[in-house]
This record gives sequence, C-alpha cells and structure tokens, in this order.
Amino acid sequence: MSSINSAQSEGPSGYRQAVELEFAEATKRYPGTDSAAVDGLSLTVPAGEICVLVGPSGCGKTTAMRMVNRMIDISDGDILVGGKSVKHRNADELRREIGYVIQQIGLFPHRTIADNIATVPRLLGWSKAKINDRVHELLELIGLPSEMATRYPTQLSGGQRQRVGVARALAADPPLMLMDEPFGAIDPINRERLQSEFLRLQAEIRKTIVFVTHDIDEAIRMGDKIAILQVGGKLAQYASPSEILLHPANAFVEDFVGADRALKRLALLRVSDIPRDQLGTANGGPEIAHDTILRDALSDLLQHGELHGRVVDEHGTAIGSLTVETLARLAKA
Ligand SMILES: Nc1ncnc2c1ncn2[C@@H]1O[C@H](COP(=O)(O)OP(=O)(O)OP(=O)(O)O)[C@@H](O)[C@H]1O
Repeated sequence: MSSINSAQSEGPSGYRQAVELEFAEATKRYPGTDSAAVDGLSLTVPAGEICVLVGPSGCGKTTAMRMVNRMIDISDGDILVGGKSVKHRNADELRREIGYVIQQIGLFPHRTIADNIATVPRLLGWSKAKINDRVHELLELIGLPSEMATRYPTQLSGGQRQRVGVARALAADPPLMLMDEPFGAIDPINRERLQSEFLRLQAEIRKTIVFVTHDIDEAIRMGDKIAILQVGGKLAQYASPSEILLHPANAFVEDFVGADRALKRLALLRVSDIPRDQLGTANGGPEIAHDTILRDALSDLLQHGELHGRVVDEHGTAIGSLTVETLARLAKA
C-alpha cells in the first residue's frame, strides 16, 4: 500500500515488523505508598494485536502502559519489547520507537499540523523531502485533506485533532503503539467513527497496540484481547472479548462487563458467522442481510414483531431462516 511506503523503506526487509510485548510480573509501587499501583502483571501481547487495558478508575491502567516506554520506572518484574527488557534501553531511544497517543493535550499548539506529525522523523534526522512525503502520506491515511498540513491544532475539530495525534504516533512507523484513552474526549457518535476508522487502519498497518480505556464497550470493540484490571493493579482476566463475555473469570469481571453481556456478545457476531446448518429453511419474515450484526438482526425482528426472518446472501437469494430462539441461544452459547 503506497501510503506507508516511505516509512516501510526504513526497515531491513522494507517493512517494520510489529513486535511482541510481554509484561513479566511487572510491578509498580509509587514512593510513599503501601500498596502497589500495578501488582505482578503478567501477560503477552502477540505482535500485531490490540490489547486493551480496561478497569475502574485508579486500577493502574495508565501506570501499566507508561512503564512500557519508561515514562514510569518499573519497581519489580520486567517488560520485554521484542524479547528485550525495556529496563536496559536508553529511555529516549525507546520512546522514539514506541508511538504514543493520549487524550486531547497531545498536539503542540504553536506548531502546524505538518510540524506536529513530523516531530519524531525530525528527531530521527530524516531529510526534509522525506518528512514532507511522509506527512502527506499520513494525512491521506487518516483521511484528512492535504491542505490541513498548514493549519494549527485549534483550527481543527476534536475528532480531526485525534486523527492527527494518531498520525503523529505513526510517523516513524513504530512497531508498537501505546494509546491512552485516545478517543475519550470525543462525543459518542464521532468516537464510534474514529474507532472503526482506526480498526480499518490497523488491518493495514498491523501494529502491536496497547490501548487504555475505562469503557468496556470500547474495549470489546477494539480489543483482540482485553486485560481487565482490578483496583490494586491486579489482573482479573486476560482473554478475547467473546471469551470475557461468555466466561467472566469472577464476580468482579461479571459485574464490570455488565448485565447486558448477552447483547454485547450478539454485537460481536454477524449472521454469516452462524453455521448454515443452524439456519432453518427460509419461510418468510423480514429480510435479513447475511452480513447483519446479530444484535441488529434481533432488534429488526422485535421491531417487526416477528419470531423469524429470511436470511439473504449478497445476491438477495434466500439462504435460510434466523429465529429469535437461535439468537437467544447464541447470546448464551
Ligand atoms: N505519581 C503518583 N504517585 C503516587 N500514586 C500515584 C501516582 N500516579 C498514580 N498513582 C496511584 O496509582 C494508582 C493507579 O493510577 P493510574 O493512573 O495508573 O490508574 P488508572 O487506571 O489509569 O486510572 P484512571 O482511569 O482514573 O485514569 C492510583 O491509586 C493512583 O492514585
């Protein structure tokens, strides 16, 4: 894909590989406190996956994330990026290799959008021409017109600023990205749009990402895996979104995920995920496209006051029947 070529050409194979990230009993005790803010956190994020850290306020999400790029020192245990301990790395160098996106205050107000995006490439000593190419590629990648390059952050909407924050973090094509509530200050509708845009982008760039949020719905949407932390920085569960919705590890997770976890599970699946032999023979009812999200299919059926609908493929051909009973079973499966 042409839009990330100038950074790709940096790597030995023409492509900067994502790296595995491992927390190995990572612990943080702030000076003057009795209890740990992060307590023996162990989990591995495979290269190219999104790990969402989620949990109530004060559970240690930001502390865990900031230990990765050494903005916060590790008290005990270790964190390995690409198999190497971050403890023995030069902190400045390490930070240049790790993209970092935070809520709101990330951009330099007196620098243009282009200058903001170019921050790390400039530190790395890239040529002006190369930086310019990269800035315009990134603007295209995040869906902003080129003329925005000369604007200042206050001349952009909140959503546009967050996109620029993502572009800046991606500028030097880091193999690992840390994102701390990146869409937290955006209204719910634009937030959903940014989430989907980011997932589309991630499907192309396949970075290893640690994403902090306190919003379980955002975690379910964004995470390949979710790490749920309890206050005291203890890991309550680390698993895929559907595993967490289906099999919460304990009462804390069950409570945190919420009473509507059956509906949340339906939001993760599409009609096309149901094996054909579980769809009955088509016999009327409202039409349901095969790529409909199951939660929407259920809501359609209920709105029509029907107990089953006719599933159609991309050509409009009926391929089976979807019943409310099947949906109820899948929600609990
Ligand atoms: N610099 C510090 N000195 C002492 N304690 C701190 C410091 N920073 C954070 N803490 C404490 O460590 C714990 C974890 O904080 P942290 O900011 O990592 O939580 P969080 O899950 O990111 O919270 P939130 O969702 O509210 O941002 C909290 O109890 C917090 O008060």
